[in-house]
Amino acid sequence: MGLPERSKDPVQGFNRWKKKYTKKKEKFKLQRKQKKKPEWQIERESISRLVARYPEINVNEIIKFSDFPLSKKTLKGLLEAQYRMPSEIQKQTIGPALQGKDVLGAAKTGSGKTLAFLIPALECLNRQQWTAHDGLGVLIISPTRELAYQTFEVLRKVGKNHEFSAGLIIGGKDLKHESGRINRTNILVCTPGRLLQHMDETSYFHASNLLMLILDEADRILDMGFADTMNAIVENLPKKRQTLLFSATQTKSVKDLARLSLKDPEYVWVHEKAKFSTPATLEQRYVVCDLQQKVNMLYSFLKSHLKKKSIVFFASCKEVQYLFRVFCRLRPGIPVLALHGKQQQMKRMEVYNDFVRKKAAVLFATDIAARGLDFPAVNWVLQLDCPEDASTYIHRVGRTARYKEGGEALLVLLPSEQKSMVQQLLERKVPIEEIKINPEKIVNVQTRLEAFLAQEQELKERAQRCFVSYLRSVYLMKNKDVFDAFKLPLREYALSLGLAVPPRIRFLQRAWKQGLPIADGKEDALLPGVLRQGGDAGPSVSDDELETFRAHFSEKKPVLQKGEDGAEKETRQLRKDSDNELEEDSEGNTLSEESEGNTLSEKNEIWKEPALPLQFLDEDNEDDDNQDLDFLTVKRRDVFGLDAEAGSFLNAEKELPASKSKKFEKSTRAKNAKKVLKKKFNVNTKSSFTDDGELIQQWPPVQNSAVKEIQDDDDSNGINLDKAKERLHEEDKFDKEEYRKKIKEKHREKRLKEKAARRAKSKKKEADEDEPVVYLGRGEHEEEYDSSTSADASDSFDQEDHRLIKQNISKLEEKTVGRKRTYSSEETGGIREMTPEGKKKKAKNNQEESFVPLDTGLSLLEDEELVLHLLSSQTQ
Ligand SMILES: Nc1ncnc2c1ncn2[C@@H]1O[C@H](COP(=O)(O)OP(=O)(O)OP(=O)(O)O)[C@@H](O)[C@H]1O
Repeated sequence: MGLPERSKDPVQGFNRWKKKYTKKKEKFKLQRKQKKKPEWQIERESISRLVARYPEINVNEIIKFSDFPLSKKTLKGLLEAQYRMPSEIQKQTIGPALQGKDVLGAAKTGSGKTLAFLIPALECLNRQQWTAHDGLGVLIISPTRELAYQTFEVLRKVGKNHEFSAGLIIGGKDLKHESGRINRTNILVCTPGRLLQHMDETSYFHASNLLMLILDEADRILDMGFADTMNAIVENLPKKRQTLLFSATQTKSVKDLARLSLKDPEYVWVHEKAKFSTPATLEQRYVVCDLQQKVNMLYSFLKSHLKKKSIVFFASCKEVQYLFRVFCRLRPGIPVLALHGKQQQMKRMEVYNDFVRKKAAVLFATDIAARGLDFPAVNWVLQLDCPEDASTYIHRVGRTARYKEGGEALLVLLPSEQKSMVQQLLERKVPIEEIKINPEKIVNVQTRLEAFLAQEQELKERAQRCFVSYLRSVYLMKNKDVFDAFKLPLREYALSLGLAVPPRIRFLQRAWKQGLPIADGKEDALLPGVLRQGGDAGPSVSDDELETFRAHFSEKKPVLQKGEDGAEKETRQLRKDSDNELEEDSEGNTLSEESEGNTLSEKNEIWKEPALPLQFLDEDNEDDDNQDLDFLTVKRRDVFGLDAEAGSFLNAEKELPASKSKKFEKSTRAKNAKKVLKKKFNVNTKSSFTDDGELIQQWPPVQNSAVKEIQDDDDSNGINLDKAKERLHEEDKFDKEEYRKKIKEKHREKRLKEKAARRAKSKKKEADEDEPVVYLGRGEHEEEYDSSTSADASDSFDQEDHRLIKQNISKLEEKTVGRKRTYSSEETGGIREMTPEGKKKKAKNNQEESFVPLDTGLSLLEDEELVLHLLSSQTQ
């Protein structure tokens, strides 16, 4: 029995199998080829599958991010950034946002609102298979530059697997520089004013394809006076779009905006029914502290929290500026940083990053740091100045106890602020309890401050600005139940800042002079020194006027304007001028104003309105340093003990016609002066010692004078008017010269600073070049890629290359000539056959030296022969 005939021959069997196998393989190949679809098609199908799952999203079933129908790229990004489980606000808003609904979301601070809008934004573009050619698809507006920057960083992190381009437009940079890149971005994170500026000035910037508008901290955007800017922006956007609004606090104004730009929105208020409106992990307390004790308290607090990371909130930039400097000099033993709206953009970023990195430090800040900033591991939030309202309080304390972490907050209240503020907080479901300061633990730093100020005139000026700025901020606060500038112990406060004499506060003084009733005849106690300069008897006013003032200062109703809108605008404007906290570009483009043509002129009209009793405010609204100096003039009328007489002449002046009163005033002054001279008073002097024991006279201020000698021997009785005039003239000349020198010096410093900034800028240029736009899906280097810069780079490379080539040519020429010479002299002894390596080397050299003009076009041997020939003919 043998095997069948066919299987006997193995070769034949193999060939048959091979034929069959190849046929089958080809068939499979063909089938697979037919089945294979373009990538975009596959992607579209997977998107369709995701979209099909949208209606089924059930919040209760969501545990991980992957339970949402999200693209693989987004999920990968989230996972890589260590985000696995969505927070409550994310669970509740991502679903409706994916379904294309408008969303108005609110949740406590630190609950993860940023991802709640970034994830739908990425998915929205992914769903549309958005490309660079499609232009701007998502617009994210933040109230502050820092917050915009932070959002941009989170976007880069979670969106890094997508191919979209993202841009950060926050001002502080050349508009043109941004303009060049703005139209290449798919997702734009920006501040409102700068965006509007681009909409107005960058001709090729348009948002006609926009799919989604996101407003982060929407209520703050409106509070900051951007309502009109926002309206203008919204007008430039397509009507058919999706809008998402997020904030930790919901206010009426947000709802107004929602009505304006949201269609049938989904209201998601995660913690609406929560017992408290602040994080459960946050411990909140307040202390009642006199104004003059605040600085001491702050110092003592820092001394006992050296290993902690704290943020201290102040009401104004100038307080931050002054106290930052002073605390640096006090050396509390912990790094002190400062963040406020008057800093240069670069500086702000530097401070922000610095504080993020530090484990233990204290950040002195204004409310620009109150919203949204996510500094890691902040232990303490100390509010040294009372917040404007409960919302501001909630946002400030929200800088600690973020995302399930713990934190502590301490609010410092003045006795006059306590009742109303605490009540407000309790109404807003803020659990806060009082603690007492242990007076023994308070370290008094006043004398040290005095010494610093005596040493440094600039610091003293800063202290004065700080003083005025704080008072102005209190004065401008709307809620007069909490904030009453007339109840502040000014003299004591000035002393606590290191100032021997309180600067003159014109706006308070005038308000008082105009007849402001001060509670229950307590003016002496409430307005020590500064405001009492005019004497006890203020000008009389009618009952009606008194009522108006009472309404303004003790009620909520402002008297500056005709309608409520105007009032808000005006207060806002003054506050803005006071603090310059609006988040706009450093070129000074406060666009909310610029865009408000009509409103602005309306505002000016309001200020010019003669019938309005507080029109003087327009004089105080300039926040320019020099302007501040102007009303910081220290007047010490009381020095000669003439209070009573001054008071009487003020009264008399009131009753006399203008011309007579002038005359009367003149003669009285001369009389008074003569009296004083006769009495030969010796003015008291005040001196203090510096740290080094150096004696410094603080009062009267030592002044430079042009006519010192004359002054010394000019102590005759009476006043020689001609002489006095002459002296005044001399002094005037001298002062002018001094002033000129000062200005010159200031300009020089400015120039130097600008130069340094330019140098720093050019160093950072490379990094800066590409900052506004990054490509989310590219690696670090690719992200930096920019065609325009690469063109520049190639240009510069070409030039550099060209220069190097030229250099090489001349070097080679020298070398070649040298070598030829050596070579020739070597060869005078006879022709030597070259080794193969030698030939190779020579050939290589010839290649390298192809620019050398000495190439004869002959072969190497022919060359050598030629050289020998020439040499021998030369020697003959
Ligand atoms: N799902 C998550 N898992 C883990 N951490 C998260 C998650 N979502 C957010 N976080 C973290 O929680 C912190 C707070 O998030 P985020 O800044 O978005 O809060 P927020 O609600 O916007 O706060 P605020 O109201 O102060 O602006 C951040 O450090 C963020 O990285």
